[in-house]
Amino acid sequence: MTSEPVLVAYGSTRGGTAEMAEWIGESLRAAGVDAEVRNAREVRSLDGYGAVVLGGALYTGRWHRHARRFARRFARQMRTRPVWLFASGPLDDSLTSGGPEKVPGVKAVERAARRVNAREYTIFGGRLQADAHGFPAAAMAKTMAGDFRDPQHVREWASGLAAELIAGPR
Ligand SMILES: Cc1cc2nc3c(=O)[nH]c(=O)nc-3n(C[C@H](O)[C@H](O)[C@H](O)COP(=O)(O)O)c2cc1C
Repeated sequence: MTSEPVLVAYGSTRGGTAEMAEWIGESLRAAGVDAEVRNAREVRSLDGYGAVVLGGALYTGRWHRHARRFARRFARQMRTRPVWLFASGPLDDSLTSGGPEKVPGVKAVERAARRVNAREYTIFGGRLQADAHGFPAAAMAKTMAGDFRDPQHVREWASGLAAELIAGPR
């Protein structure tokens, strides 16, 4: 296993995805893997990181711009490290009843996964708070507010990554 920390980077507008990144960081550390959680916008280099988890919210069929930019900017370095991607989006239970294929924005995450040679990408439920500000979020919140994130599921996913890292190179 690499002794260098895992970077957990996120693109988040309203804090829901940022909190998921913290859950992932906690879960990795609980499994004995060093991890640092950072806003993707603030990362200047991947030097010193042994692996990367990159997450972003889905907005209007696109992956969060800070996650997209991160994947473009660091594509070359990401391809030489174990990388996992995640997105947070659906404001309903569609993911538990069906697969992620129909989630608006999943194609963008799939493209990024190919670009950076990610081991896996996954889509988690999202969160929209009832008091969300901004257009069109405030209007959407009138009918779609809710928290469809599942902390246990996210933590279990992260434990799986830790197990892969501890097992060593593929
Ligand atoms: C304006 C707007 C557009 C959205 N578009 C999508 C979308 O295309 N696909 C999706 O799955 N979720 C969509 N969502 C749900 C968000 O992805 C979800 O609220 C997410 O958890 C927000 O993350 P954040 O709190 O980190 O910004 C949208 C939400 C808003 C407010």
